[in-house]
Amino acid sequence: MKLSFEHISKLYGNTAALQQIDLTLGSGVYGLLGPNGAGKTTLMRIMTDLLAPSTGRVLLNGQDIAVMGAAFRKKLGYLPQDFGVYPNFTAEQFLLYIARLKGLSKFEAKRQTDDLLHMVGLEDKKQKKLKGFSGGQRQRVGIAQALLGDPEILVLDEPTAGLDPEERIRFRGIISDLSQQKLVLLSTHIVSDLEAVANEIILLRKGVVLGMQKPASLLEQLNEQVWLVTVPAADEAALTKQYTCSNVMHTDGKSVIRLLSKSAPRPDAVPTAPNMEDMYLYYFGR
Ligand SMILES: Nc1ncnc2c1ncn2[C@@H]1O[C@H](COP(=O)(O)OP(=O)(O)OP(=O)(O)O)[C@@H](O)[C@H]1O
Repeated sequence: MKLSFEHISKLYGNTAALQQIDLTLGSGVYGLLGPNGAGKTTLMRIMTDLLAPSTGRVLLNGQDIAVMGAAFRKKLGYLPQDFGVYPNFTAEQFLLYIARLKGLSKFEAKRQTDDLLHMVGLEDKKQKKLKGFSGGQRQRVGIAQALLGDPEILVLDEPTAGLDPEERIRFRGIISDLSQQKLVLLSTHIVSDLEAVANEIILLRKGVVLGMQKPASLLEQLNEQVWLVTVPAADEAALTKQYTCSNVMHTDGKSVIRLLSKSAPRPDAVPTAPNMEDMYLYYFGR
């Protein structure tokens, strides 16, 4: 499978939400990472054929998705950011309903609904009305509905928003279990969610793709650029003003500051292994 974005731009009035995006994706899990307003939702809506780009086109195996229309949408599962549910439906009723809208037979709709409720851990809540669900449970229903019909392409807009740590771990398990034959694109600004699941990370800032790389190589680039500096608490402000800091810990009147710098910020600075939050600040921090 090959999905290509060719010279995609999107203008909202004078705002350029996306600028000349050229990307080719195959099977695997892609994380779309960028701060608020970077253009993640816009890119995903264009990829799902819900929004027309101002210029450019999206091709699936060489075919324009706008021309493929329904044939493309059949291959697609989508969890929108503002996933609304029918409050008076039970989880099971809702999934059966979406399955039928997706064209599944009654038998197949029931089979997949049962499987997916099990997969997202909501089997015992299937008779419960959605209005009584927590944010995390609702999000799991959203992930299940995106998976109905076993789509080849899965687009998840902030799927981990509102999930607690345990639910995040469960979500990672679900994504990792999905066949590697699928193309999964998920957006987030929670970097730790990507390290474990994404094969590639697409960095998006102000509508421009800064690059697409494996998590490990993004981290590698920061080797010898992340430092721990221990200073009296009174000196903390000067350092945090001068450098991009990813963490400050306070112990015994001292501050242990984790900061980014191309060279040792002080002779006593200790280099430390970069993590994904450092990487995020490196690309998107001040
Ligand atoms: N319908 C719209 N009309 C006008 N401007 C819009 C519209 N939708 C998005 N924008 C603007 O386009 C830019 C990209 O927005 P988009 O929602 O794609 O970003 P995002 O990365 O998904 O942000 P977030 O993480 O906050 O969801 C922003 O500047 C936003 O204000």
